[in-house]
Amino acid sequence: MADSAFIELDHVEKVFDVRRKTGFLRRERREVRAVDSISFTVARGEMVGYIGPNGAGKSTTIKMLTGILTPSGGRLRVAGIDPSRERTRLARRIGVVFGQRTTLWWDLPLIDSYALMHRMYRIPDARYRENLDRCVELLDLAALLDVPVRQLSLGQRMRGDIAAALLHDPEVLYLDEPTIGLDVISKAKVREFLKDLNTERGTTVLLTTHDLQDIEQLCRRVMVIDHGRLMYDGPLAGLHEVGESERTLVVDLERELPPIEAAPARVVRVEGPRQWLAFPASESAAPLVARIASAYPLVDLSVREPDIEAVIAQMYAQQAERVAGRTGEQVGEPGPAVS
Ligand SMILES: Nc1ncnc2c1ncn2[C@@H]1O[C@H](COP(=O)(O)OP(=O)(O)OP(=O)(O)O)[C@@H](O)[C@H]1O
Repeated sequence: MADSAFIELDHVEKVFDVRRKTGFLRRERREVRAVDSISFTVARGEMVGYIGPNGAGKSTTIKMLTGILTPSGGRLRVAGIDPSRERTRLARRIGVVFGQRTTLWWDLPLIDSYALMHRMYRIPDARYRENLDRCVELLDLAALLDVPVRQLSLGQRMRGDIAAALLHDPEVLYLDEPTIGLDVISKAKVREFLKDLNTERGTTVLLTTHDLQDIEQLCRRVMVIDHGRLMYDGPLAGLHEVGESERTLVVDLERELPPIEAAPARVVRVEGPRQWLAFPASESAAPLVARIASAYPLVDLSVREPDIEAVIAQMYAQQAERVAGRTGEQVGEPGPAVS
């Protein structure tokens, strides 16, 4: 297999059969299409964000990638391996961190959990020592090694979990909400560590998160999933275009003036001599700036990029509108950058 497709999904589906009690003896059977014909590839060494609202299908995808769940359809390969068929063989090559759950032994000191993993994964002694030392240093774990996991704070436990996922030198790391509930300092520490891991070791990382700062700071590429379908796959910057978001021009005038006229930009706020103008993010700011500069007495001017959170919220809203307005056609036509 070519390295360009270290992780490979080809029209992968996962349908759950859900039975619900609707009366004394009646049960209703319903299909939940958690992942709906998703295709993408991730190259070795890439760090990709996988985002979407609650129930979008992110965890289900990760569970299929680890072999915990078997796809209902399509083809899935990680490092050339079919995860659900060869889960144990794949386990030696992947690391998983589920932010909301721990893989550590609750009652044991952290170091004992690591010692157990050393044996479970049959990690060569020198390799284990080297990886442990590195994680202890970079994740600041030295003072925590003898503390039972149950006594660790969430941030400490998360750092402990990340170390546990890396002791066997995985080639790919799946992170499901790795910074959930962490304070600002712990988040920064975890992000810094992941960045180093990716650049120094070339570890492929697939990151699921609700914290868009994780994505902004770590991933150049992002995939957006909703209702089990891939809505966007491309650079983070490109999301602005798909989300049809707006940029803001903040104009400081020499004095208070009536609202600036510069279509397609429109004034959305005025405070004394300062005016805020919204314009489509897909338009170049230069001609607009030139027009305003030639017609108005300017002191200063700046362009504000749209907030990524607002862009994604808008994408979901558009998707919801499409779902509400659909007349039998497929839900959620993908955006222009979908592979
Ligand atoms: N074992 C299961 N049985 C039935 N339905 C399931 C099962 N696991 C997930 N689902 C459903 O599949 C859909 C996708 O769930 P999934 O957990 O993958 O979403 P998610 O994007 O990870 O959400 P969140 O951000 O809330 O963790 C949801 O509608 C969920 O209720």
